[in-house]
Amino acid sequence: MDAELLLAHVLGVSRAGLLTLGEVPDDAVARFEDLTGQRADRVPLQHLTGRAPFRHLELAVGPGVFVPRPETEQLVEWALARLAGRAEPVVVDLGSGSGAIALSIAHEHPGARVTAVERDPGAIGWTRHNAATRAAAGDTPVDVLSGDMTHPGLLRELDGTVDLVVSNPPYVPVGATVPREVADHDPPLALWGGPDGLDVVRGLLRTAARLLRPGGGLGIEHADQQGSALPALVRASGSWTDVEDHPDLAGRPRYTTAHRSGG
Ligand SMILES: C[S@@+](CC[C@H](N)C(=O)[O-])C[C@H]1O[C@@H](n2cnc3c(N)ncnc32)[C@H](O)[C@@H]1O
Repeated sequence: MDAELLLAHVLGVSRAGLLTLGEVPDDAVARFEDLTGQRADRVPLQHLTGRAPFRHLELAVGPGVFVPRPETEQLVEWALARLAGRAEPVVVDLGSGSGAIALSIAHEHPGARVTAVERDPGAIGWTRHNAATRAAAGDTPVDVLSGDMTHPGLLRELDGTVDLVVSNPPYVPVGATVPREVADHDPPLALWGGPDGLDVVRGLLRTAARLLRPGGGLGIEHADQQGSALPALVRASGSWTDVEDHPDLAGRPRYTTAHRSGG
């Protein structure tokens, strides 16, 4: 499949277009061989094509930014259901990377006032680039903010007013084994979350509790081994009701949701 997608990329056709392909020029063959060689050396497909599909969008990606994963599409589905019926909901995406979550929400819920927060200076250029591309295409513009999701001063002006906080934070426990595509090509700040993988999440929970209005929603992606630990952490932090965990399409525990108490 990856070889087919790389050939389609080289020739500028869709994958289905390969079925009716005529003769392939020599320079395209050489380019294709180069790309399949790199893919065999575990460079991610999306870095070779420069594009990552996510829900209805195609995002620019490359070295320095986390490649968005299909698992995260479910978290966005949940977020959009939460926003249904609200004309201009205030949404914050903590740890935006390519902007996959923030830009999908702006695309699929026009009028949403979305802020994308990213700390990594190497990644935020990609966030800004994709946000500019989507705004130029007519989506509701997303504010991109350089900041640390665990910092107590982040977005103070939104305290108690946010309808929804979503995040796919770094959650891999330090020392875990990950595929070479991930270890060598996803940025370290996107992956590692301390000894139990939940270090950044602890700070995220304090920030989300401060930003959300009473009754506001929280959705956090997690590793499949954290389906009990993350809900337990949310419950223990004391600011939340309706704490639930949800599976991804493969049936593995994938994200935790809750509502800010006090509503
Ligand atoms: C797993 S990636 C998710 C990216 C994107 N939201 C997605 O779902 O594809 C986590 C992102 O959070 C960013 N990040 C890590 N720690 C952060 C922090 N303390 N504050 C803000 N962003 C952070 C990383 O740089 C990375 O872009």
